[in-house]
Amino acid sequence: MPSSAAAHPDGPRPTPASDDTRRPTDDQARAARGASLSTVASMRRLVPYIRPVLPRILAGVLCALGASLAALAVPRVLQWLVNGPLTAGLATHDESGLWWGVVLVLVLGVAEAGLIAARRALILIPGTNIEARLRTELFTHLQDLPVAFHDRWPGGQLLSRSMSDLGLLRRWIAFGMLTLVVSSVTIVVGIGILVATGGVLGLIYLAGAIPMTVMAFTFSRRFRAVSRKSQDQAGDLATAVEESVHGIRVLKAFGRGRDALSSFARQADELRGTELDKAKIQSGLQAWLTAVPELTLGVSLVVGVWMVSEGRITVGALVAFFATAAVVNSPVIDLGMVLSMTLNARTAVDRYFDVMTTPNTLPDPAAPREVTDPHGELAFTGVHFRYGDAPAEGPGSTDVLDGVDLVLPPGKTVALVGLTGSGKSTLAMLVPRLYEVTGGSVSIDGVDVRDMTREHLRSLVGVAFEDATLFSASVRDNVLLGAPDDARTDADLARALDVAQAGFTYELPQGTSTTIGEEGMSLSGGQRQRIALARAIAARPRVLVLDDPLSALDVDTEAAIQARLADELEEITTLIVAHRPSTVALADLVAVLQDGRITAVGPHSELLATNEHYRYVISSLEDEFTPPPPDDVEVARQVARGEARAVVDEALDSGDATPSGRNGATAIGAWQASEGSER
Ligand SMILES: Nc1ncnc2c1ncn2[C@@H]1O[C@H](COP(=O)(O)OP(=O)(O)OP(=O)(O)O)[C@@H](O)[C@H]1O
Repeated sequence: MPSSAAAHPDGPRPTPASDDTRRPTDDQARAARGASLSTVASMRRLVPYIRPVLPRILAGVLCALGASLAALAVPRVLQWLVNGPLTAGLATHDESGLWWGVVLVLVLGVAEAGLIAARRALILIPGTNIEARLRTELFTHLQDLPVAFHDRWPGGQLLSRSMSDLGLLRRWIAFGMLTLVVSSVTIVVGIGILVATGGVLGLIYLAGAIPMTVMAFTFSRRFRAVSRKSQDQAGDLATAVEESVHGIRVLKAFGRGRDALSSFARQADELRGTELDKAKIQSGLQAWLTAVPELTLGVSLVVGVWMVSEGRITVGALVAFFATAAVVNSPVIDLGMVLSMTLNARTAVDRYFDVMTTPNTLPDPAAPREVTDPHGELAFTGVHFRYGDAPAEGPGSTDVLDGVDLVLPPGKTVALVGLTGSGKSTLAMLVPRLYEVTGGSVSIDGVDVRDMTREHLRSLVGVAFEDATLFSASVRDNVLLGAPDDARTDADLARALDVAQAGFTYELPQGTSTTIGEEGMSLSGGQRQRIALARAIAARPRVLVLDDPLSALDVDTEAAIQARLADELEEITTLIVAHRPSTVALADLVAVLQDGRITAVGPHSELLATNEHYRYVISSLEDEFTPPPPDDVEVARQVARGEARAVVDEALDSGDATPSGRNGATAIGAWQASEGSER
């Protein structure tokens, strides 16, 4: 049994709420999140982001309002011109008064243009700042969320939320929000002026607002649903593109490119259909917003002409009325576009906060503990684990890990062996807390990994997986990604590359400064694995978790790495998931994982002699492996280590940083010879 497992200070721990990390794929789940909010409540969540740039936005709004007021003042000047200087000028043949009116209209026009330009300049920066901040926070949150979240959420959905949704929001902040405010104020003030100065004519115009308001409400309801649908479909489409790009080799190799295309075309067609629905709903509202004001103006014209002929209003008042109505008409017509923009932005906000409000189910503890003098004892105590989406009953309903007890003494290397699907990788991922145990505990030197901050845990644990992920950065940055601050020198880099037999990186066009990863040089699977292994070593961990990190290597390179690793691992406690029998040669002990538990622990030779299941597992893998002599694994390891080390040193002395081919074969030969001699 493990020596010590820290008791949680708060008593029993809650089971991780894996469900919280799921993507809301149905309407019910969406309703439970942002979609259940009103548009105002939904958009209010942007207030903390808008507040820091509020002065600039307000200045922009004031400029825009000033421009609208200048536009609304022009008809008043026209009224004064028609009723005053023009009428008087016609009677007295003195046109001097007219020029004052012309100058005033000109000044108002220039002021309007200047204010519009100032509005643009003021609003542009806040929009881009908010977008950048939202994007950075989303990225940080995504980094924070547990792996279980990323298992559930398709990459394209996250991509579309962080790119197109936030782009939509920026455009709304820079244009839509401002236009909404300014249009609303212009319409209210304009209609106020129309009613105040035009009397009955103003009331006729105002009556048009009733059908338009009803239409706007109906529109909002329908448009919101279809807007959400189209943005979700765009995310699904992005996922399809991402998957096909990642899997392009498989698709081409199996000649399934056309199938992928037809499924992509179907999704694209669905999105096109939704976009068309959106356009139809919007054009329906637009038709009303254009027709109703024109209709009311037509009625006002008939009534207005009659009123002038009856002497109830002046010609100047009629001209001013229609000039003001023309100024009000334009924001009324724009309202359809601004409303749809606002509803699209609201959907973007909902989708953004769907992710941002997903809680981190693996938070740092309130009172973290540290391993002050790490020795590297790794202990699993009664560990249970079940994936979040496991069914309640039937196949897959039982725990993947069903009470694992295992202690790795400091500095020892333990190979984890079991049939495929027995849970080896799952157990390995519990150590760096990529997943959370659902029962029991994992501890390092007696401190439960859940009681440490993630930063402290990462400083103790290094990992390398079979699937070697590299980032678009230099070899150096990739290798030193997790290295502590005091271990980032050229010598540290060289040591890690040497152990991982990644000397080939010096031969790349810019040496270790060469950019690799998605945007950089393509590397072979084995080369990628060696860099990932170097990264794990450069992190200088006390506990190393290796999940078949050598699977893509040829036998001689693997043997050379194993020899160097064996030296390196003497100080590090290592859990190595053995998917290949050759990996067992690295280990001091082997632990057998069977039916979710560790059923046997011991040296390879002992287990081979005493454990039937172990023999079965090894024989199922044996096609590719001849195990070392059962009676003395350690002797074989030491000989291999010594011989292969000599080959590596010789190769390095002769300038060949990557001993492979003949040299590597010699190392293998030495190992095999040792094997033979021991038999
Ligand atoms: N992200 C996941 N979500 C749900 N189930 C998973 C997930 N990853 C693995 N499983 C399931 O958990 C079980 C154990 O998987 P795991 O990868 O740990 O096995 P393994 O022993 O490492 O297998 P192999 O030797 O084939 O790599 C399998 O039944 C697998 O289907």
